[in-house]
Amino acid sequence: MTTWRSAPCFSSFYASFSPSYYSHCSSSLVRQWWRRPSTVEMACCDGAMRFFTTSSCRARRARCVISSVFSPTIIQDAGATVVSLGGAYSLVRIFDVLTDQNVIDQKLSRKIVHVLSGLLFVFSWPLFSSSMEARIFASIVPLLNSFRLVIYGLSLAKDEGLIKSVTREGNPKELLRGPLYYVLVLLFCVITFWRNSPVGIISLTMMSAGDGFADIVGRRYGKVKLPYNGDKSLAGSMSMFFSGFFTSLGMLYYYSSLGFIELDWSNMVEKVALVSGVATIVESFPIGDVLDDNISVPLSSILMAILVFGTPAL
Ligand SMILES: Nc1ccn([C@@H]2O[C@H](COP(=O)(O)OP(=O)(O)OP(=O)(O)O)[C@@H](O)[C@H]2O)c(=O)n1
Ligand SMILES: C/C(=C\CO)CCC[C@H](C)CCC[C@H](C)CCCC(C)C
Repeated sequence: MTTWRSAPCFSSFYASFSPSYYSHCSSSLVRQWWRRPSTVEMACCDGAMRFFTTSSCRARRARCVISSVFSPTIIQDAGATVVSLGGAYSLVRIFDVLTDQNVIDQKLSRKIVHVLSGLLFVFSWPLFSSSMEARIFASIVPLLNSFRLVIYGLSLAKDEGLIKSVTREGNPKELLRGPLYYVLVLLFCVITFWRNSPVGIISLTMMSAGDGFADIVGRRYGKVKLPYNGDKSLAGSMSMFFSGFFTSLGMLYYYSSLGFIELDWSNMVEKVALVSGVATIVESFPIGDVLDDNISVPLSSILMAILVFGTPAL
């Protein structure tokens, strides 16, 4: 039987608790405690309070609950979530103003938002803590944005700025296709792969930078069309390959330099080139009516990346 040290909390009652109490307490409210709580603090934090009525235990329990809810990691993750949500909102607003003032046209605005949203989201992941809950906090960003797209896509509310900066023709229903698929892919990858594996990082980079630059370059310089797809061009596909390839290498270097992933750089170029090549070929096929690029590009990237990098630990 474990006996607790005498302490103010024990002034009125003295109780000894079985080890299960100790383990229950350590696995309960105090789990998030940023320092090893003392025996008495754990006793007061846990259900043991029902044995004690002294005010000092109530105060200790209150401090315990507060410190476990507002532990440094939760404060860091909540802050990173707010920063990312603010970044997402600001990004759309900035391109709403640029489109409004005819600085850039609507199609270019949509593609630049397409490129920057995914890249900046992946780039922001190191802001989150190393706790198990960090990816849950990070997933709140695409989750809330998907709700936003559904609400405005169904015209349950109006946001002219959002519609102008992320739709081709200004039809709110467009939000429910490409943009919504895009944000749901961000949600899937942040939960499934997070920053522990190159799979999610490369796939989101191919979807945002690769597919985005294919459109930006292809629309302008795509004179030589692909033999099997008259809507797409060699310039667009080459732009997708090289922008996806170099941006993926850069993002992987960023994450490995921060120590989040360990990579064998001796064959990294070949592996990333393979993923980028497969995604580029899939994007070039005339399957847009059946499967949106914002699904086919990340899906083919994920499958190829798992093949060359292995299955990530969840
Ligand atoms: N490999 C590619 C991809 C795109 N394009 C050019 O970019 C335009 C739009 O490309 P697409 O991928 O179809 O973008 P959308 O599906 O229209 O836009 P989004 O992905 O944002 O839904 C194409 O008509 C074409 O002019 C190209 O030349 N070569
Ligand atoms: C136009 C788009 C796709 C069509 O191919 C992209 C739509 C983007 C959403 C409107 C906003 C998504 C924001 C991200 C979930 C989070 C970005 C955070 C970052 C820090 C800016």
